Amino acid sequence: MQALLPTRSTLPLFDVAASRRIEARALAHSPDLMERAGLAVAKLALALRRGEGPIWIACGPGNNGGDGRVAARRLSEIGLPVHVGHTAPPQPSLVIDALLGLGLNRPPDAALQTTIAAMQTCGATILAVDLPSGLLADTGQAAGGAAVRADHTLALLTLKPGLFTGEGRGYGGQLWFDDLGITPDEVASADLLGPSPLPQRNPTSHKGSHGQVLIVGGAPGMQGAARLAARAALACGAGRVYVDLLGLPATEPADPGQPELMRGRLADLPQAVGVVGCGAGPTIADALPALLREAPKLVIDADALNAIAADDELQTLVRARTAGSTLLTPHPLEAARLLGCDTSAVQADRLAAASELARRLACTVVLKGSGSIIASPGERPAICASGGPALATAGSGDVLAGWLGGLWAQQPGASGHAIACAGVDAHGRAGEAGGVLRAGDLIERLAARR
Ligand SMILES: NC(=O)C1=CN([C@@H]2O[C@H](COP(=O)(O)OP(=O)(O)OC[C@H]3O[C@@H](n4cnc5c(N)ncnc54)[C@H](O)[C@@H]3O)[C@@H](O)[C@H]2O)[C@@H](O)CC1
Repeated sequence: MQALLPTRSTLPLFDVAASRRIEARALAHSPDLMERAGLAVAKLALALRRGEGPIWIACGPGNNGGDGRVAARRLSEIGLPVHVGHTAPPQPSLVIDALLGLGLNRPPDAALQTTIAAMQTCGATILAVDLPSGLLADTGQAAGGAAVRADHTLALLTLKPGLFTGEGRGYGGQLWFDDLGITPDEVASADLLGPSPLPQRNPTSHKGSHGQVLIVGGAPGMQGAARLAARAALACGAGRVYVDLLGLPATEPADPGQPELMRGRLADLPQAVGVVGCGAGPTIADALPALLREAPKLVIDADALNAIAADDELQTLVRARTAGSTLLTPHPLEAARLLGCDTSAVQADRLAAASELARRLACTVVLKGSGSIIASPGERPAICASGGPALATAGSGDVLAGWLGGLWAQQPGASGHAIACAGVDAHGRAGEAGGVLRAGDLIERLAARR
């Protein structure tokens, strides 16, 4: 058993169907899986229990409840007070939620919701077995809006995507994992991202060795967004960073507070990685056809995404680009506009939404939000487990776009998918802080890890 986050390497995630197949094959040669699962739960319960009161174990009708009953027996065997039932005992020292796991197939009914509410209000730490009851393992949504908000979740046998994206991080609490001694014999449904190595700098290199980035955006009144993206690309190590500030005379400095940045235009920088859309406003639609036809690599964000969503011809140009050369970074509302649906439909199944958008536009998609998804045609989707609420601040998306552009400039041979995985994870890890991070601080934290 191990605490899971932050991840030290990329880990495989298995959806319900794949987990079922792994479980069925494992049971053929290891019929004691439930014993192992219950023992793992009992061990973690021992470590988490606070006080002398009974450990309350709420068991459901299936094997998730079976795990709970094994844990109850194990804990009783060592003399601990245990209460198995759907109502709270006085002053429990821990709650074990073993109501529903992988087998959830409908929203919890009123009786179950009453038990969930009792768990939530009894004041003890909640340990969920495999999944918080009510949380859908594939999507990270609460079925019918009702699920246990656990303090800890011990995932068993496999890690499920729903623990890491959508609302999953909010329901799972601190995550633990026990593979029950089984090596999965299935292709993973998705990857949980681990850290990627940063581009190496050769001792004999010069600024020309580290590529060029061209930021296109920053309409009047919104230049800060383009400048944040530019500063992030510079901090990432791009050799030269240029800014095309829409509507600002070319004689004006790119960024008075960052003299390393230069003004530039697509026509003069045919090799630069384009980062397009940060604070761009609707006029970006005029610049997009040339950028989509000519820029060798593009990171497309914000207003550029909205322009593409509103224009079939721009969508055709996106699809016509070389495979692996285009990276879109929508938040859920932008993704919904591109897909022609509403935000709740995107959030209901983030993996599916990102994969569908990647398929439709033939490019890499970073669907931002808790548990960002990276999806590309022909690649296994990835979920970013790093990051947190400190990133929910103005400008953090501009910093991500710039950082991705900076990474790509230094690794021109990498696909959009590889750049997105590396950059999104680095951005998330740098954003793991208490309170709120200003976007400028986020750049400093990213640079410090460089
Ligand atoms: N089979 C085994 O040996 C193992 C089982 N494991 C455990 O088994 C779990 C999966 O077991 P199951 O497939 O039995 O599924 P669950 O125990 O999650 O639930 C299935 C049962 O709950 C009912 N149900 C579903 N949604 C409900 C709702 N909203 N309200 C009320 N009842 C509802 C179903 O009709 C079914 O009877 C995993 O999550 C894990 O905890 C793991 O420990 C691995 C080993």
